[in-house]
Amino acid sequence: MSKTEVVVYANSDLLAAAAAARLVTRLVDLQAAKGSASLVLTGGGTGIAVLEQLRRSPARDAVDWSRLDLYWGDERFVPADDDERNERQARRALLDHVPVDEKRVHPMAASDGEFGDDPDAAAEAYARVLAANARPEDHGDVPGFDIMLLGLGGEGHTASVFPESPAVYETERSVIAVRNSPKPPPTRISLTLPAIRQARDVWLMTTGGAKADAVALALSGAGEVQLPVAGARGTHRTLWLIDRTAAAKLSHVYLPPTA
Ligand SMILES: O=C(O)[C@H](O)[C@@H](O)[C@H](O)[C@H](O)COP(=O)(O)O
Repeated sequence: MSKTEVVVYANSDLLAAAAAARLVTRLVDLQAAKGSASLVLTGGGTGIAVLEQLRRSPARDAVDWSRLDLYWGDERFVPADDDERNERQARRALLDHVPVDEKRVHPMAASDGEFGDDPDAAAEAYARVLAANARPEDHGDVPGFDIMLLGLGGEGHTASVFPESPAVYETERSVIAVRNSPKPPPTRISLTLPAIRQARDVWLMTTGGAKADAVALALSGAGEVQLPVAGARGTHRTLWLIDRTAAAKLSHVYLPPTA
């Protein structure tokens, strides 16, 4: 049975630093236990801030970056050199500064890549990448990711799965194209909730009062169609890493003293 944990930090900087420290520790432990680890990255301000903190961490190179399988939970379907790309932001924040094995880094296609401006083809191709990296013990076409990092929007989206969108009703495919995204840019590629739920650990990381309602609703049992982030659960653990302002509507968790 998966467990849900909530950790509240005094502010967004502390959240990003603490999440980075957690990530180093968890990746090192996973690699010590089984020789490698798999991590799914997210876009968004908080997700990228965590990678920047990880780059600056003195413990950074305790991670064997060459034995880390890296994926993305979603991507903006824009040209490869567009700063809106989650991959581009992740490389600037961290990946260009550590010795990853590029054969183990799996970005989603860009709109000027091998599939041209066809997000459906790009999504289908990424589903094939996931299937090629799934093992028998994963029982399906999606790897059992060790850690999936996710952000969330004030209206409850996560990755690029938005409330009452076609994506949130998807039960078969692991990766889909998203059009007319309420959050720009409009065209995206995203893992679906069933694919997200293949992860052992799902870490939901967010800050700011604008997210407080979504956080409170997700933790009080809201349905995933209206609040997709409520459906982002790990098979072993769902960890909420939030700051005080995002926790403002939660009554039953410890709120640290203000800094
Ligand atoms: O590509 C994206 O935009 C992200 O995957 C998206 O899901 C993001 O994580 C949330 O919108 C939170 O973004 P902020 O952390 O910037 O609020």
